[in-house]
Amino acid sequence: MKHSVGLVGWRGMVGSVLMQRMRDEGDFALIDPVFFSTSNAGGKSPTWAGETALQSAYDIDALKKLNTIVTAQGGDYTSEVYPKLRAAGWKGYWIDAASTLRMKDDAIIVLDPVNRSVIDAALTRGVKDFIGGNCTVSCMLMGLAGLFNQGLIQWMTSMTYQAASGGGAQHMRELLTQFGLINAEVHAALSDPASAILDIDRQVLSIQQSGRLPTEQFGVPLAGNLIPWIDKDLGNGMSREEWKGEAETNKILGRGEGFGSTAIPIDGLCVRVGAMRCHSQALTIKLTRDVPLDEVVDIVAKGTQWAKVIPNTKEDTLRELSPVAVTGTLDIPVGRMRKLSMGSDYLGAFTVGDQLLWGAAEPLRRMLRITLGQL
Ligand SMILES: NC(=O)C1=CN([C@@H]2O[C@H](COP(=O)(O)OP(=O)(O)OC[C@H]3O[C@@H](n4cnc5c(N)ncnc54)[C@H](OP(=O)(O)O)[C@@H]3O)[C@@H](O)[C@H]2O)C=CC1
Ligand SMILES: N[C@@H](CC(=O)OP(=O)(O)O)C(=O)O
Repeated sequence: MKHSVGLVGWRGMVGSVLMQRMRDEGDFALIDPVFFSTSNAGGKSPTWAGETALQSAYDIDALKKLNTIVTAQGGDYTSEVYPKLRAAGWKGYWIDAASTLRMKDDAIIVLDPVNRSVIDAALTRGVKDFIGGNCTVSCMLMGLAGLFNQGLIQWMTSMTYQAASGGGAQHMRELLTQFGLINAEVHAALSDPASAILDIDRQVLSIQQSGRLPTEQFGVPLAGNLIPWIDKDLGNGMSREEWKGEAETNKILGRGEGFGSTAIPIDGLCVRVGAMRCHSQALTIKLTRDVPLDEVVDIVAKGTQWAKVIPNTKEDTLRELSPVAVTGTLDIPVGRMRKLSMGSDYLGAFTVGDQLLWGAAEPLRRMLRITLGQL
């Protein structure tokens, strides 16, 4: 008999990418899907899913019947429903995109091309909660798995350039609206080749500072700007997004407190930029030993099937190492690799990843397959 799998959050941005990937990979042939909604119980699931009746995502009795629940509904939903379900004695697999349960002792952060052994050991122990990692962390690990696996990273800084999509669909809309309004403001002057660029620049700054751009999502204009703070203020100078870099990476790798090996220090600044859905990061890596660059490149290339080394030339970088080049693909390009002037055991690198694919949907899809014995 096929496993019954409850799908919650399937029409959201992450959920839609997840549904598309599951359809592309034929995952629906392996399961009996049940579609849930927080807002439209009794409505219809999408045409491609047979237009079955949507069940209430808050109906604990309905959820309890399932072998597995996959949710991309968000942290508030997880906080409300997960404790009630477990309290009601439900023993199924909970596979979740939200950060809520990530650091719980008996939850595993899933990124199977990197931590399959951690996942398998957890399944053997009877662990039932499998949570997708932070998008920046997952994309970075998919690119650098080779170096981590070979014990070559002593410490690392990650300076990020994170896309609007990380905040959600409304953030992407707001960014595009801001771009449009700015363009409209200077359209006439731009069309005139004789106009002075400093006048145009003044007009752009004027609308950016006018309060006329929508900023409900980001708080300030992101178009033509950047925001060097993502997620909550932890009160110690660090943002929560920055904290996740070290905490989640080490948990994914099964390192640090309670794992019998020391945590790798990872820190840096997380910055929101006006890209749409790919997160990029500039990395400074202190190697544990001086490995020749060609060996480093080889190790990175073999780290995961999706890591793609981009030769460190201007031409290759422009063509292949950008959000525009990577969006919609599962590739994780790693480029700009060179030894830094601080010493031959310091490596610089730059990586880009689609934060809705490896950053959100794909690890969940693959974890579902693992629970089905199909990966
Ligand atoms: N955005 C990201 O980059 C990442 C997000 N995540 C996690 O995934 C969660 C979901 O994020 P995301 O997909 O961006 O959230 P969305 O806001 O796109 O979707 C969440 C839910 O909102 C409801 N909804 C209300 N109006 C609409 C609409 N017009 N179109 C689609 N859905 C609508 C849907 O629930 P219903 O059908 O029940 O009404 C949907 O499942 C996040 O809270 C986070 O925990 C994780 C990693 C990255
Ligand atoms: N915080 C990420 C997106 C995200 O949802 O992260 P997390 O899954 O760790 O809450 C960003 O804004 O780019």
